[in-house]
Amino acid sequence: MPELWTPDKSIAQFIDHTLLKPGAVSADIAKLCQEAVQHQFYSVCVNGSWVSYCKEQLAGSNVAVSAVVGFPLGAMSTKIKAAEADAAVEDGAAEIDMVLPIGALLEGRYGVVAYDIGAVVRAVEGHAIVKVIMETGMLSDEQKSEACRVAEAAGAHYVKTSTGFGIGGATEADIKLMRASVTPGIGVKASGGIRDRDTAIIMLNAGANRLGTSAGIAIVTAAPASVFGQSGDNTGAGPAASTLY
Ligand SMILES: O=C[C@H](O)COP(=O)(O)O
Repeated sequence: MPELWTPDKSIAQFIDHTLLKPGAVSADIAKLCQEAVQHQFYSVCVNGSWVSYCKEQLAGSNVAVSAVVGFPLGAMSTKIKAAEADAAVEDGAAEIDMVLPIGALLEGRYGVVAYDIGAVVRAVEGHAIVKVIMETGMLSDEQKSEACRVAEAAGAHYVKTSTGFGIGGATEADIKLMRASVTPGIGVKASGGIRDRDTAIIMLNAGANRLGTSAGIAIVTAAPASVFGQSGDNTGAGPAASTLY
């Protein structure tokens, strides 16, 4: 069962330190890795082309590499997503963050969604875990719950809220809904717009086992916040960093 955060634990160990901007250059990725080692983040989360470079940068550390797949639209063919995941694992990724086919989900074509997720799970089985991004800002509560159930049945290890490039981001209500929609063996990752320590703690208290954020340094270097260990007024993450669609 994925670990749950409690106030005696470091928040850093629950963070995927994320840099997914298309304009990232080697120096940015190297800095991401250095920061991840320095602050002991759980992983760095990058686009597939950076996985082997991150593995080099992180050699000798215990920081994992997460690679996004079908990112950020989720609209690529299943075959390509599976091949992309396979390539990322070959380059050293231990975790795959895939975007499910959002259009198929919106239409209720759950068999298509299940097939897409299952193909990625099978492509990396035994070598990497799979987190399924559903882009919660585009979905009704019923669609979010259904996406969680389909992802779990298809073999996913985590359900994840948002890409950070779409509509909206992680909210406390969505994390609670997603936690209630999967069994305790499945992780919930909050991502998109988590910019500060208060929001990070709200997500963890709501049941998130992992946070995906490009603001990891601000979160772990902030002074302990007023909502430490409890839920506060801030019920949702801010707007995503950039919106592509
Ligand atoms: O998967 C993680 C997200 O892309 C991070 O989004 P963010 O840049 O809004 O923190």
